[in-house]
Amino acid sequence: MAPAGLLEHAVASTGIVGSSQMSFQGLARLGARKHLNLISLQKWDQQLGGLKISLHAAAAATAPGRKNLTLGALAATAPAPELDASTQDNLKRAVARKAVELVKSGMIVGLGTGSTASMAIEELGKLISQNKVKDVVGVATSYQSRVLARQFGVKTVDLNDVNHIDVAFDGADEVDASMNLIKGGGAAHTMEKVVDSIAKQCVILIDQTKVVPELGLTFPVPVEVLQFALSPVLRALVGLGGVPEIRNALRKDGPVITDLGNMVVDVRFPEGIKNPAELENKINMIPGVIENGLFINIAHKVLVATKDGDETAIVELADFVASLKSAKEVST
Ligand SMILES: O=C[C@H](O)[C@H](O)[C@H](O)COP(=O)(O)O
Repeated sequence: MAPAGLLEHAVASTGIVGSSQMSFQGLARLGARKHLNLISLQKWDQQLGGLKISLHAAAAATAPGRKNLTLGALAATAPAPELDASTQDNLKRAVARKAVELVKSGMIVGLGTGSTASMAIEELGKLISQNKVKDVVGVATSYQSRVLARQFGVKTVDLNDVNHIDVAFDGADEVDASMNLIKGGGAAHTMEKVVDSIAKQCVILIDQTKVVPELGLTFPVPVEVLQFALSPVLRALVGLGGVPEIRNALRKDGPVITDLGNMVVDVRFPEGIKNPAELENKINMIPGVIENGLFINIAHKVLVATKDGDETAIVELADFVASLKSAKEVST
């Protein structure tokens, strides 16, 4: 990645601010140290053929990060759910432990991906090792969940070897009051969507920070894209009002390549997503898109781990939303 000073110099010297359109490279320069985080910019710009993205979109892409916006959005209905990392981990553990109580002997279990789903896999492994449930098999949604399943003693089978899934446990990045989700923070949303959507019961496990009044105000929609089709897909996503960013790896130079061998584009919708079902379909209609992270009408149950003072509780989403509304009414 170019050193910070060089990037700042590049932005200043291009005089790009004030023009109504800029190249993808210009956009990347502007946002590189903030949220766009595009590495190997010159390489991408060559490959993408100077994709044009509006300055409005660039400004939106550099909007404040998840935490502030989430808190800001939730403030309309509820007190701010500030949680430190260890509290959040405790909540994830608590909801994972509660969720696996739904597993009965003989069940086929969908194993989601991410930090919360990982805890559910571990808790399921404990139930199996304690003989509390027998003949349970898992269907993994990623390398991560398959490896964890092996580590914690949960036997896995291939999705094509089973004709149903009894219950799937998965995390989410954002959840609205109608149980619509944004997933894919770990780039596993394609396999997750297949598994979650066929589960007789898809149970989403979250802590209270994931509940939002409207999807997309803070978290981008992850889109898995065929490498071959990257440039036209990016243009089409801009056409849908999105601000796309190719996801880069953290401890590898270059882009994230999914378990299925594709790239991931995170698409911000700075005004939020008013009609998630329509957007999910529109994105998936773009040739070259494999799948996107909007999960609409897939979750059957959302369990929310909450913290109030020293009290931890696991509640269903509807009850959590109702408690937010009544807290708001009391405070006004
Ligand atoms: O691709 C990853 C998944 O969709 C995750 O389930 C999602 O990002 C939530 O992850 P976490 O439980 O780590 O917040």
